Formats: sequence, C-alpha cells, structure tokens
Amino acid sequence: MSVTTIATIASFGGKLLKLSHNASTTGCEMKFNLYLPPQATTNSLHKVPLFIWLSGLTCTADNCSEKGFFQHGASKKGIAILYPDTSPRGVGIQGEDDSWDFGTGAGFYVDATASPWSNNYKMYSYITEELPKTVFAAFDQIDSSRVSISGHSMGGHGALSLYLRNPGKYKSVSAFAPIANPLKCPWGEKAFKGYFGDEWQKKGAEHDSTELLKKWKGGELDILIDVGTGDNFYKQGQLLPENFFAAAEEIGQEKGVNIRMQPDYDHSYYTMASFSDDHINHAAKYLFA
Ligand SMILES: N[C@@H](CCC(=O)N[C@@H](CS)C(=O)NCC(=O)O)C(=O)O
Repeated sequence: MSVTTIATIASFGGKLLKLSHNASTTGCEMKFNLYLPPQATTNSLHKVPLFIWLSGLTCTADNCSEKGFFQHGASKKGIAILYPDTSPRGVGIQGEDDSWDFGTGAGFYVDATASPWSNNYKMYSYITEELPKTVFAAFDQIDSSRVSISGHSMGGHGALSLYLRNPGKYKSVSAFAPIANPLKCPWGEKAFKGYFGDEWQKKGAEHDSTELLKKWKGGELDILIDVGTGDNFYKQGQLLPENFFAAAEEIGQEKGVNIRMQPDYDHSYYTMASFSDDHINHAAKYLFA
C-alpha cells in the first residue's frame, strides 16, 4: 500500500504530486498523479473531496496534469484530483506495445478475462478499488465519501461506465468526447475482442455506457458531456454520443444528459482546457451538496 513520491510540483497554490506504488491488481508498478489544492492541509478537520480523471488512449497520468487546466478550478473550489495511468506497463505480454489503441496506454477500464491479458489488465478493479484505497490510506486530507469521476475519450467511456455500473459510488460524472457506445465503434470492438475474447459482446455490454444507461435504475441523472464538432474521432464514428442520448430518451432521462456540441473544438487537450472549469463546477455542485 505504500506510495513513493517521485516529484512535488507547485500548481495554482497547491501541489501536484507525482507518485508510484506496486499495484497487486495489475501486478506491476503503477504511476499516478495527485493534485492537492491549497485547502488540503494536514490534520485538517475539513477534508477535501476527490475528482478522478480518467485519460484517453496513449496517455499517462501526465497529459491531463500538464495541459488539462483542471487544477485551476480545483484550487478555487478545494478539490483534490487523482490522475491514474491508463494501463499496466512493462508487464512483458507479447504484443503489449504493438498498437496505440490496445495494450499499453489502452486498458479501457475493464478487467480482462482473455489470455494473455487477464493477469494484469485489470484496470476496472484498479480504478474502482485498489488505487482509491491506496490514496485514502496515504492522504488523510482526502474525504473518501465524496468522490466524483470524469474523463476523456477512452477515459470518458471509463467515467460513464464506472458511474453507471456503481450507483451511488460517485457523487457526479462528466466526460469529454467519450467513447459512449464502444460495442458499436472500431476502438471499442478491438479492445473488447482482445480483452474478453469470444464473450466480447456479452462482457462488453456490461461495460458499454449506452447499454448500461438503457438499464439504469439509479434515479435522476445529471451528466455533463462536451464533444467538439471538429473532433475527427467524432466524425469517424468512434464516439457515438448520439447513441448515448438516444438511450437517455429511451428511459425518459433526456433532461439528465446534457451533451454540449462545442463548435469547431477538436479531440485535443485544448478542448479540455477550455471547458475544464465547467466540469469542476459540475462536480463541485455534488461534492459540496
Ligand atoms: N494516435 C494518436 C491519437 C491518440 C489520441 O488522440 N489520444 C488522445 C486520447 S484518445 C490523447 O489525449 N492523446 C494525448 C494528448 O493529446 O496529450 C496519437 O498517438 O497521438
């Protein structure tokens, strides 16, 4: 459970910590970043809530920490941010580094059931259980009962699916350019076939946000999603936010799914940086309710 500090960086009046630990779920050393806002003082009677950010394909914990601009809003509101990695790394599986959209940097926030991935590629358990437990044990300034989740692209799929699979676990959810219906797009199909093998459609449906939404029984939703109209992956049909919205309509929750089509914005972190304050404010509404 012990955490090693690799670097401490001042940011917006607080501290960005670059950390690592030996994770048992993934069987390897995992790096992650943690932003502690200025309000997170040690021995504080007032703990700060946590915003988990799940990144997209090819990312490490650093992409969003360096250019997502979330620390700006989090320092004002007094919210810690956890930036996990996107997969196990260097576990020695043949082919793990062969493509940018599968294997290293592409864990898809599922627990793989197919060989040879099933021993290490357990990003669902890692993100929902082991990493938060490790963080709460090491940083008692953080309130384990107030956690929100958000993410981008593959991480948007992660945020939506973790929220919808675990009613009540997270106080709120939002996403940028999420892969909202992975069963129906090339990225999702490739990942689910690889990680689940023959049962990819059945297991995939348990992690597909559009499918999960159709079965949602957790009460009124308030999901914020931003998608840029200039996003090439949106144009190529990798994201399918319209399918997610259709599922919301199907269950009478269309008012609870606010998809903002942002004119001209693309798939990059310029988009996140432009709207990150909105997503922090959305989470703050529920983290400080
Ligand atoms: N294959 C391309 C595209 C991958 C891509 O756009 N990844 C998104 C997430 S799906 C990302 O956040 N990339 C890292 C960055 O922009 O910092 C690449 O490796 O740059």
